[in-house]
Amino acid sequence: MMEETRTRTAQGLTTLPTETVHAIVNPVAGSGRPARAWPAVRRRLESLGLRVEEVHTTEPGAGIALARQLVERGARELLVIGGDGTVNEVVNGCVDAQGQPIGPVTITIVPCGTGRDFPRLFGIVRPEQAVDLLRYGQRCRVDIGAIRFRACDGSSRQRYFVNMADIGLGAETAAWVSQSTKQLGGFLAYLVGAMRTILRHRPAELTIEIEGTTVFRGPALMVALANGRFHAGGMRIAPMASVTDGKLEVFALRHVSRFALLGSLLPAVYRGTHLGHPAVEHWTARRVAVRSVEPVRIETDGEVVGTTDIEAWVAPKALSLRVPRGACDGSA
Ligand SMILES: Nc1ncnc2c1ncn2[C@@H]1O[C@H](COP(=O)(O)OP(=O)(O)OP(=O)(O)O)[C@@H](O)[C@H]1O
Repeated sequence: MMEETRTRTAQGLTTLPTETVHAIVNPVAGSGRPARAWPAVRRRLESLGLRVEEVHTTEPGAGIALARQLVERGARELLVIGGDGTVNEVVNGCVDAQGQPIGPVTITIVPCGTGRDFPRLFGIVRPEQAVDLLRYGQRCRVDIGAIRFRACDGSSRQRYFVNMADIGLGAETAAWVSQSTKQLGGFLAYLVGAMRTILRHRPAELTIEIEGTTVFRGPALMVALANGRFHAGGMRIAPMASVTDGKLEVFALRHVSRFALLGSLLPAVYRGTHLGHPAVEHWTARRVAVRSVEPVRIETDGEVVGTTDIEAWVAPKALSLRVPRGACDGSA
């Protein structure tokens, strides 16, 4: 038994944690889904003998400081009860400015958000899965993206993203979804948001540099920087993306008519068949810069954080995540 435990630990396979599990709950994620789903999961964990302590986020951004305080006080197991925005905040609290974890902490996601694109990569789609993740899951180190951008007050800021950062059309959609239609549920909320944004959005003059070389200059509707494969409630925007390859997939959408966007590109991106369309450019990069003549909105993991210009890069293996066995590369 001891031998088995040693082997499982060496492979990153875990048994029930012996230390206290600290739950960070965003009560407003997924239009209040945590209140419906989390209490039963907590009761089940406690019935298995786990000690669970719970804190709630009280405002946007609060998850960063909560996670940082918990890890600095010695927390080793964090449960994140919320959506991708909450996971984003917790990860930003757990990683320092150099892309290093501030402590030996592992994050387990209890998916309760609207889009839930990040946990979907690992096949984590139901809140109840947290119980099996803690019992039989596997600890994996995965990449996160880092982005330097212009904040609303004009200062230069750095932030991490776990799944996707995007400039232009996607950020406008995220801004609208976060203020209006979340109760529709992930897929529908983002579909309605994307259609509405497409009808209003104008292209911007952008320059894209990959590893210091200019690869694109001209009008574009959107640039997406993908660590994970899914976006906006299930769009298969980056079918080739891997969270363990140390790289970002970069997409630019050239200026095309609204008719082409709504009629062919939007349906294609849900199927992952948009690559090869003449309006879609794609590069793989360790470092990317996007500059614009006028400021263009950006979002990270579904929340608008600022505007261009941006620089982005990968913080390899900066996040320790508990996932189902065999799902480390996020291709579930
Ligand atoms: N108490 C709170 N009141 C208001 N907003 C909050 C509170 N706590 C956290 N937030 C904010 O709620 C926002 C949405 O959270 P989150 O992204 O986790 O859910 P979601 O948008 O429903 O899911 P997804 O990102 O998966 O689509 C985040 O920007 C977060 O900063």
